[in-house]
Formats: sequence, C-alpha cells, structure tokens
Amino acid sequence: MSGNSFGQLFRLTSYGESHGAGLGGVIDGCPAGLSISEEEIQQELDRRRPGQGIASTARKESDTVHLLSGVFEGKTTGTAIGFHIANEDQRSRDYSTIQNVFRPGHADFGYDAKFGFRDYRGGGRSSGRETVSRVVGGAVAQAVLDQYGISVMAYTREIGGIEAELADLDGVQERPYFAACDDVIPLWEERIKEIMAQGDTLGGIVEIVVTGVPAGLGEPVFDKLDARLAYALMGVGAVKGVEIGSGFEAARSLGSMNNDPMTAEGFASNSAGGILGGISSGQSIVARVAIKPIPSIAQEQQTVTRDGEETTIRIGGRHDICAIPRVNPVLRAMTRLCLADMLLLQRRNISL
Ligand SMILES: Cc1cc2nc3c(=O)[nH]c(=O)nc-3n(C[C@H](O)[C@H](O)[C@H](O)COP(=O)(O)O)c2cc1C
Ligand SMILES: C=C(O[C@@H]1CC(C(=O)O)=C[C@@H](OP(=O)(O)O)[C@H]1O)C(=O)O
Repeated sequence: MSGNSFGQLFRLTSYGESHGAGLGGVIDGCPAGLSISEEEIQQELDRRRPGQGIASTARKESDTVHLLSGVFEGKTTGTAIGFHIANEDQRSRDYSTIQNVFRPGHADFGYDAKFGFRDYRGGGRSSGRETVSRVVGGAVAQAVLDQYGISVMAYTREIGGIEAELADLDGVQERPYFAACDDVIPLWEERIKEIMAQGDTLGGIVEIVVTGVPAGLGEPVFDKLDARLAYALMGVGAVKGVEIGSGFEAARSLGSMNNDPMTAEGFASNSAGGILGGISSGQSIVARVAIKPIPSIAQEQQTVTRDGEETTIRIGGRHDICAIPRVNPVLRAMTRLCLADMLLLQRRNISL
C-alpha cells in the first residue's frame, strides 16, 4: 500500500507534484477494445483546468494530456495506459515563508507528522493540482461505463450556504449549475466576490447523480457500493463529508417517511439514493459531497513553526476562492473510477 493507487481491478496509480516537472499516471486493468478519444479526455480536463472563472486560482496551465501507451488507433489495447501532463506555469519562487511554518487547514502538519519532510513548493503532492490524474483516469473509466449506458453528472447544489433553487433543478435532464466555470448563478457570483474582497474563501455542496446503473451491482458486506463510493469521494482534497440518498436527513426522519414504497412500476421515491444493502437498486445513484472552504486565505492567521513556536501567517500565491466548480469533474471522475472497478469485480464473479 503506497497510497498512490485507487481500485482493485481497474486501477489508477498517479504521480506528480504541483511544482515539479509534471503529473500523470498509469491505468491498469482496462479491458481491450474500448474506444478512447483523447479529445474527450481533454474536454474533461478543461473543466477542471485552473485559471478560468471567478472562483479559480490565477495559475494558468493548459493541462494538455499526452497518452504514452495502451491506446492504439483510438482503442484500448488491454495493456497499461500511461499518460503525462507537464506543469507549465509553476513559477516556483521562494517558498521560505511556508517552508518551516504550517498553513492552517492545509496538509502541511499531517505530511510533516508522517514523513518528517515535505515538498513545500506550494501544495506539493497535497495540492489540488494532483487531481488532474484522477480526471484522466475517470475519463478512461467512462469507456467501461459506456458499455452499460451509465452516465455520471456532478453539479453544484450549494455555495457558501446558498442553495440552488430546487425548482431550477427539477425536470432538467442536464443539471449544469456551476458544473463548469462559466455557468455560475448570480447569487453565488455575488457571494464569491464579497468573500474574496474580505480575503476569505468558501465551500459548498456538490451533488452526484448516476443514471443507468443496473440493479444488482455491489457487494453485500464490506465492499458495499455505498461504502466504496464514499471512500472514492472522501479521497479527494477538501472533501469533508459524503451522504448517499437522504443521508444525514434520514437520522431525523421516520421509517414510514424514509422507506421508498415499491409498486409494480418501480420505487415510488429514492431516499435510499439508489443503493440497498450495498447493492444498486436500479434507481439513480445520488450522493452529496461537502467541500470545505479553501484553506489558503489572504487574512492573517495564527499558527506555529515546525519547532512549535507561535507565529502568524498571511498566505500569498495563487489560490482558488472555492474548490467548486473545479472539483466537480474530479468527483465525477472518482465516481466513474469506482463504478468501473465495481463492474469489473462483478463481471469476474457474476455476469451483469
Ligand atoms: C480542485 C481543487 C482545488 C484546490 N485549490 C486549492 C487552493 O488553491 N489553495 C488551497 O490552499 N487549497 C486548495 N484545495 C484544497 C487543498 O488541496 C486541501 O484542502 C488540502 O490538500 C488538505 O486536504 P484536506 O482538506 O482534505 O484535509 C483544492 C482542492 C481541490 C480538490
Ligand atoms: C494549480 C492548481 O491548483 C492549485 C491547488 C492548490 C492546493 O493547495 O490545493 C494550491 C494552488 O497551487 P500551488 O500548489 O502552487 O500552491 C492552486 O493553484 C490546479 O489545480 O491545477
């Protein structure tokens, strides 16, 4: 266990740091003969790319993916798929201000406690930039999901406590709210600008909806589909909570309200979020992900040095105001990776 890989049969191993030469990965276990379009992978990367939209870091990267192996004439060959994304705008400067000081809310203290050493050029390995590799992995995983007609949406439900009106969302097939950098709704835009002017940052809630998952996918114990999905999503930086279906609201509900009545036409509601007993019910899978405010704020904060001396820090550099919406394609990618892996595990045991 190195902590750099995700998945059992469909496995992504990633490498790279925010201010190193670049980032990339190897995808193992992808079946042969699946159509892969480099343009589609790039489109997904473009949704996560820094330097676009009001909530984004000013760092400019093209995030151009180079497929190195495992794809020939547009199809997977069944061998390892290697890919690389070069860093182009590191502008690695003098990081001495954070070299020996822990940034509150960031990964510095934890990394130092574990390794006794860290790459202090920006976020290093803990930077949100690490998520480029997940987006490529997820785009390839979608080729497995395409065989089943499964699609995964990730869109914003809430920014800084302001909810998207449900009326806006109901009945809309594509739910684009702040799923890309330029479709922010006015109330959120206002809030982001206001908070940015205060040198502060924001969090929010992203909802994931998966359609087309056949009933019967998952495992009855330990590797339950909901457990694996929560694991996949919690492994993304800045994620502090995952709920499936009615989630935490279920704790305040009643059995008579929370149960999904069953009719000859199917389930009458979806409090379960599409998963019963760790196995898909055939309904849409619904998960909500809580994203914390970006830890790097422009205000002065209380902290300590690596020697334990009290000090203050004001963080400079190029930072997001909110990880949303750049995190949305990352969460979609993790959902895709999780489902592709579960489908291959299931295919090995039972035909679906
Ligand atoms: C897409 C994305 C972008 C992020 N951008 C920033 C950023 O610009 N500045 C920052 O301090 N943290 C940013 N974060 C959050 C940190 O990476 C994260 O809080 C840190 O690694 C600590 O991990 P934790 O929050 O899961 O404990 C970003 C995270 C993601 C997923
Ligand atoms: C560059 C990206 O976002 C970065 C995410 C990030 C962090 O701490 O998570 C901090 C900033 O970069 P640095 O590592 O230089 O401090 C952001 O600019 C990206 O996502 O591509």
